[in-house]
Amino acid sequence: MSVHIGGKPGDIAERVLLPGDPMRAKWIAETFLEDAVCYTQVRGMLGFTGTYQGERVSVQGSGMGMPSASIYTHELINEYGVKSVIRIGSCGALAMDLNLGDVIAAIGSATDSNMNRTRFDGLVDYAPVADFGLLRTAVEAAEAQGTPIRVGPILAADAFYTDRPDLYDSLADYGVLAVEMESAAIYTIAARYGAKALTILTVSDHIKRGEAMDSAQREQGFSNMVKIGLATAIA
Ligand SMILES: O=P(O)(O)O[C@H]1O[C@H](CO)[C@@H](O)[C@H]1O
Ligand SMILES: O=c1cc[nH]c(=O)[nH]1
Repeated sequence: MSVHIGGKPGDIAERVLLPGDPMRAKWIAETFLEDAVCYTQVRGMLGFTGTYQGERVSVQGSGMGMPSASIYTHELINEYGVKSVIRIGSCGALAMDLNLGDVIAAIGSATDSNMNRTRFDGLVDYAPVADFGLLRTAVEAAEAQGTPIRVGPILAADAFYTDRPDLYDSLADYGVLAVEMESAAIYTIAARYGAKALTILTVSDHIKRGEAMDSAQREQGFSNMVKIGLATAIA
C-alpha cells in the first residue's frame, strides 16, 4: 500500500481512469467493468480494478483540486507502475458554442495554480499538455461511438468559486474552452514520471450562461465520456 492508496502491488491496472468523485469511480466500476474489485477505501477515495472488453482497467477517485489529484497521480505512477492516466471529469464551459453535456478533450491546460511556479522557481511557464497518442485515440473512439468531441485548451483552477470572473472572460478570448480543477497537475506529474495522461470532460455547467445539468442529463453525458475514456484506455 502507498501512503494514500490501500491496494497491494499488482492490484491496480497499468491503465487508470481518474474521476474526481470517488462515487463516480464506484458507478463506473459497477456500470461498465466486469469482475470489479475495490482495492482501496483509504479516506473514502475509492479505487476499483476490473475488465472492460476483456482488458484490465482501474478506476480511481482523485478528489477535488490539484493537491489531491497530484497525490493520486504520483502514487499510481510511482508506487503501482501505472502507465496511462485518463481523467474523466465535469467542467464549467466558457466558450459560448459549448452546451451542457458536450464532451471536451483537453489538449493543454493553463492554470492559476502555483505548483508549477514552485517547481520551476517562477522562471518558466511550463505548458502542461495531453499525450498526443491518447488524445488521438480518444478522438477516434468518440467518432466511432458517434459522440461529438471538442478538442482544445482548458483552465485548471485552484478555486471553484472565483473572485475574478473577468479572468475567465479573458481566457475565453484566448480560446480556453472550459474550467476544471485537476488537469494541469495530472499532465505535469505524468510527464515528469514518464506516463501518459489525458483529460476528458463533460460540460456540467455553463459559467457564462449560468446553466447547470440536471441529474438525468449528467448521467447520459457522463456515460458518453466514460465510454470514450475506457475505449482509449484499452486501445
Ligand atoms: O467532476 P470532477 O472530476 O470532480 O471535476 C470537477 O468537479 C469538481 C468541482 O465540482 C472539481 O474536481 C472539478 O475539476
Ligand atoms: O471545476 C468546475 C467543474 C464544474 N463546473 C465548474 O464551474 N467548475
